Amino acid sequence: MTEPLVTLQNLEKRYGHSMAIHDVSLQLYPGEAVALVGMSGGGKSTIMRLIAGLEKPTGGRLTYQDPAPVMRVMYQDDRLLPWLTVQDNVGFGQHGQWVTDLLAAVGLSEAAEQYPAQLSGGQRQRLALARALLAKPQLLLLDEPLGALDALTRRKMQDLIMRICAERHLSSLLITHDVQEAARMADWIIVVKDGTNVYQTAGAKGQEAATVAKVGEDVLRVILDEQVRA
Ligand SMILES: Nc1ncnc2c1ncn2[C@@H]1O[C@H](COP(=O)(O)OP(=O)(O)OP(=O)(O)O)[C@@H](O)[C@H]1O
Repeated sequence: MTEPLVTLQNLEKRYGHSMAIHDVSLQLYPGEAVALVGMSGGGKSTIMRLIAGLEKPTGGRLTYQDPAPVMRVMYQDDRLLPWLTVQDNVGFGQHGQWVTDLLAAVGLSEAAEQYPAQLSGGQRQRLALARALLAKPQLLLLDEPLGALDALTRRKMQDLIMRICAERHLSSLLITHDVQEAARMADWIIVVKDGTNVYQTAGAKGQEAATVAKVGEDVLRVILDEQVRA
């Protein structure tokens, strides 16, 4: 049986007297795409920061596959270095075949010598994705990375991320406020509410638009506490 990359058991994080998350249990398996959705302040980013090792839990258990998976985070603000060219933002001065391949994979070969300020929002996010891929991660942590993009560019980025994850057998954990995006991209959707995971359902990754739409609608109803259609 395949071992999970990451396992959370009754995970808890407090900030002083304030409980950010509690009783969060979930497993991330190799190659799987999981989406965390829910109202603002529910605890999604806290869960991701704990998994990324950026903060320590105050309770419960957080365990990783041995050896620990390489993880990289991608944020909405792309955190590019404006004084470096596109290829240097990816390779930090190394111009090996791997950097060339990464730029080609995200469709930025032509822009290798340009600077971030010369790129469109979609190109900047593609560059941020290439940079996240440099370390050959097994798990991509996607903290609402597409939130600032227009609908068409966003759709293309969704497809690019899905294609790259499939080709490289990468797992992903996506935080999104867009339930349709979650339905479209995820194998599993987890609803986080008041600091804990309250609901899990299959996503509709790779399925037809009508199925994606229904899954997204149903998840929205769960978030809004409305009854889910049979
Ligand atoms: N560094 C911190 N110090 C104190 N409280 C925090 C800290 N980080 C998060 N919290 C609290 O923990 C709770 C969960 O926040 P979190 O950012 O994880 O939610 P979220 O679901 O990611 O929200 P959003 O969708 O708005 O990003 C909130 O009540 C928040 O105020």
